[in-house]
Amino acid sequence: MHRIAARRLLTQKLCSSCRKAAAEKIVGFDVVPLYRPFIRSYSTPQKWPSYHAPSHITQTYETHHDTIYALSSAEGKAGIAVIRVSGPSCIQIYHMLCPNKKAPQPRYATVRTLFLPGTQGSEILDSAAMVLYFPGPRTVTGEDVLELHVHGGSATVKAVLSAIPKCAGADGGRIRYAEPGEFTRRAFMNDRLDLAQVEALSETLAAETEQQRRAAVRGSSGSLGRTYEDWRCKLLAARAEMEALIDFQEDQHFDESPASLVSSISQQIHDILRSIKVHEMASQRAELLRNGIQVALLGPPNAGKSSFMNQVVGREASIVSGESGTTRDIVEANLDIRGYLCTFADTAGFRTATTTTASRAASDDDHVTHPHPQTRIGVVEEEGIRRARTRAAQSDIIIVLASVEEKKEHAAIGGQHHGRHHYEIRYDTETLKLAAACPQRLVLINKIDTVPTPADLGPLVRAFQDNVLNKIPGLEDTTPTLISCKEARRGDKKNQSSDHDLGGVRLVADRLVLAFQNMTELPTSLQDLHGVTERQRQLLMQCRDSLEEYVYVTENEGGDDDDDAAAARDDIDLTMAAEHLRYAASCLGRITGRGEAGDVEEILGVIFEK
Ligand SMILES: Nc1nc2c(ncn2[C@@H]2O[C@H](COP(=O)(O)OP(=O)(O)OP(=O)(O)O)[C@@H](O)[C@H]2O)c(=O)[nH]1
Repeated sequence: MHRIAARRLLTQKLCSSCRKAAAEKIVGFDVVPLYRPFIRSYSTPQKWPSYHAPSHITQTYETHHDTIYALSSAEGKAGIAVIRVSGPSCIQIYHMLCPNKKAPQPRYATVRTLFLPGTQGSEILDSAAMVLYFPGPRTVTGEDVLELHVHGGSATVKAVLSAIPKCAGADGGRIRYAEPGEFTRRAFMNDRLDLAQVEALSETLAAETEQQRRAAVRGSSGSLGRTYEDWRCKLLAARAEMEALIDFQEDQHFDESPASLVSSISQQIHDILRSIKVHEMASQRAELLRNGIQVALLGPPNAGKSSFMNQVVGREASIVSGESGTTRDIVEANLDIRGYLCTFADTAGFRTATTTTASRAASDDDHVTHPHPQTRIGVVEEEGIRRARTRAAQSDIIIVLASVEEKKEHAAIGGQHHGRHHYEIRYDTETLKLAAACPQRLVLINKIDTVPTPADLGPLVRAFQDNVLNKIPGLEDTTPTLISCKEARRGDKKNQSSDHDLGGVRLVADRLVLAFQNMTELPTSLQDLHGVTERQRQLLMQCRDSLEEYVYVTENEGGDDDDDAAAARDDIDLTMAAEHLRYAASCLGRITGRGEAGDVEEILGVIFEK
């Protein structure tokens, strides 16, 4: 029995220490020495180069003995260009490019003249190039690496690049230009990076904003991969115990019952489940940083939505990329607001505007609803508003604009006509209700410059709060931010000092950034979780589903009262429970690239195509 159990364990894709730990737990310490040679043979580098990596990875990767090279710095004219070479022919290449020079000292920078191979040092490719040699395996790819820092003119770079493949010589190795991502792929194959780190690297290269960079850096530490691998090993060890119990339940030497085994495993499973939920939550926050925060601008026509967006773009943000919406009615701009990537969507004005004035009482009848006077709503516009509603529902933050409007009233006093100015706040109730349904929102009142004195403005704003906002569930505590895009524009023209917030746009940006922080921040102890990607989150969800199934099978199928439950626990469907553990572990394996046969190549395809 022990031999079969141990053999089963030893063929699991566990690292040797976990296999050994599991073996000790099941079959007893005395049996392990019997299998020690077997463990060793699986963990020797020749047979299993990285003992974590399933052997099929190394088998399918047939070309890994080629030496590869590529321009690692950006294309185009530059002071210096870096050419990286990785593989067994690095030293050969060095000697061909730098004839009659002694071997490079590992990890020391040396200045060398590079010559065209085969010209016996008569034709110079580049003078005063810097050469660095890193012997494997403690290098970026896990192989020997040679770096040539040459002058960055395109002719020099081209000449050196075309000289490298001519260096193939006595060692017989093939030298070829690297495929996209091949250096990183080799780093993965040689266990220098796990897949979570590869993804973090891809995020680092793609980062356009400060917050994206910070999230990517947090994901590159390798701690995520180590955590998932730790969970996976625990699940596999638990599964191995279950399978041993399935096979040898009848054996008189096997004194563990299903109930005692399940209860010893349960605590671990619940701990992993709790942690997975935290990782899922963190990944949603990380996604906001990575993909950008969706901000929708809503309000009645002419409230100043476009003017506000232009002000934000011009004063507080740099445009990452701008694009016209596919519809006539949504205009999008990707902005970097103080390090946060966000997509602003300017939407069609909602055509049913309502006004409130300071003098009106707090009764619904006192609000006047005006269909916008310009036109009747056409089909295209209706579609625009429908799309604005959809967009609002998908947004992370809604900014609703209302505006102060001036009205002239004519009155006949003593036989003479007098024009009287009066002010009202124009808003759209539907847009406010949409904002109330969104977890993060800002309400702005624009065009405050229209009102001659702050004394006139105060009662208007109070009336708007009391009569409108306080009556919409969810907006009761909302304090509107007062802005004037016109004043802000004037400030820009006058080139006002940057700390002068003319028009109040900076205050809005402050509030937005505060909202961004609330939506994305994680406690210091969890900041590495900003590196959890969407792909990883999907796999974590699948892992969680399986573990919940496991919990259901092992804990809930026992009936309602305690006696039933205790009886049923000894009647647990261990085969099913073990299968749930196997699937959960395979999901974790797919995150780090330690998946089962067949999985890993598919994952590599998805990740390296980026
Ligand atoms: N007095 C004043 N006028 C403003 C202010 N902001 C915008 N306006 C004017 O209001 C009018 C409408 O501004 P837009 O920015 O086009 O308003 P909108 O909400 O995008 O309008 P639609 O695209 O029709 O929905 C323009 O004439 C602006 O110049 C402001 O702060 N003060």
